Amino acid sequence: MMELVEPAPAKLNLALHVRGKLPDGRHRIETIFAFCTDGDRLAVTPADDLSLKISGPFVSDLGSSDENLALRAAQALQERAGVKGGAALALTKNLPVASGIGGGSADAAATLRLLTRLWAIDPKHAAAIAPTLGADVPACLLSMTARGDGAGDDLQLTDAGVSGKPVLLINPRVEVSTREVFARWNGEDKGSLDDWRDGRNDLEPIATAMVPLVGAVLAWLSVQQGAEVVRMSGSGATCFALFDSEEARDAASVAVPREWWKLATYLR
Ligand SMILES: C[C@](O)(CO)[C@H](O)COP(=O)(O)OP(=O)(O)OC[C@H]1O[C@@H](n2ccc(N)nc2=O)[C@H](O)[C@@H]1O
Ligand SMILES: Nc1ncnc2c1ncn2[C@@H]1O[C@H](COP(=O)(O)OP(=O)(O)OP(=O)(O)O)[C@@H](O)[C@H]1O
Repeated sequence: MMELVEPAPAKLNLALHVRGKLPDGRHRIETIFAFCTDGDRLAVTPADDLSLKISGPFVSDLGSSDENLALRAAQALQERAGVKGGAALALTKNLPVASGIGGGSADAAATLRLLTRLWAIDPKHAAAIAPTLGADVPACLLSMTARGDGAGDDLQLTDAGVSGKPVLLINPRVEVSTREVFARWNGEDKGSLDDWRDGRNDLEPIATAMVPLVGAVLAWLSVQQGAEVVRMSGSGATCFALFDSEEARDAASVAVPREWWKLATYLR
């Protein structure tokens, strides 16, 4: 049985500045996307129909497979490229759901890459569908460090200088709605994103007000030895710290309170 596999790397926003509103009601942002060496996993075998089977630690936090972004990506690609056959998809859900690290977007993007290979179709179809599935999906399709403008889907590859960097992700196990966080933005434009290290995540104070545990995670990460940059990713609630060494990252990782989800990984 032929099986193809694609990683669905966890996404981080190294910085995220909200600059204003777009005509379609979404927000104009400036962000630096980076990706981790760990994440979810998609596998596929040829089949007559499209189907999705989900396993892994966060399977119970997802609704029915029919509404899964991975399956919706597959359906859209099949339709657009006029593919006759189907595919049996298998998702291993390792990343917490609605957590600011692009889980659903990464899964949709990995599905597009996987089916482009399986069906041997032009990659232009995947690129055209990606922005219709979510603002983060084009970045996840690349899964390479990039600057995002517009709704976050106007991309330019960049070198943030942190490839291979040890990173620790912590989520306090509270789901956060991206739509709700953006809706609470107060309209204050605090300025352009130049150097991401001096930047910020403008959604961080909003998510912290909604979920005070985000503040607790940020405070916890900030006092860890060797932590260089500590910030929230996306609309939260996952926060991350970049470390000056693998040893420092690992020492922090073993000390993470047991009730929080953690991932000790590297930037791609
Ligand atoms: C916060 C980020 O993750 C940062 O990368 C993204 O901007 C959000 O990307 P995403 O999860 O793919 O979000 P989508 O599924 O496209 O949008 C969810 C909701 O977030 C809001 N949204 C999203 C992107 C954007 N630039 N402005 C917005 O206001 C909209 O209310 C939208 O209905
Ligand atoms: N494959 C999937 N993985 C996770 N969530 C999914 C998936 N398919 C659909 N969803 C739905 O999408 C919503 C957002 O989940 P997701 O994990 O993509 O958010 P996120 O990590 O905050 O993403 P982002 O960082 O792009 O804002 C959830 O409420 C979930 O029910």
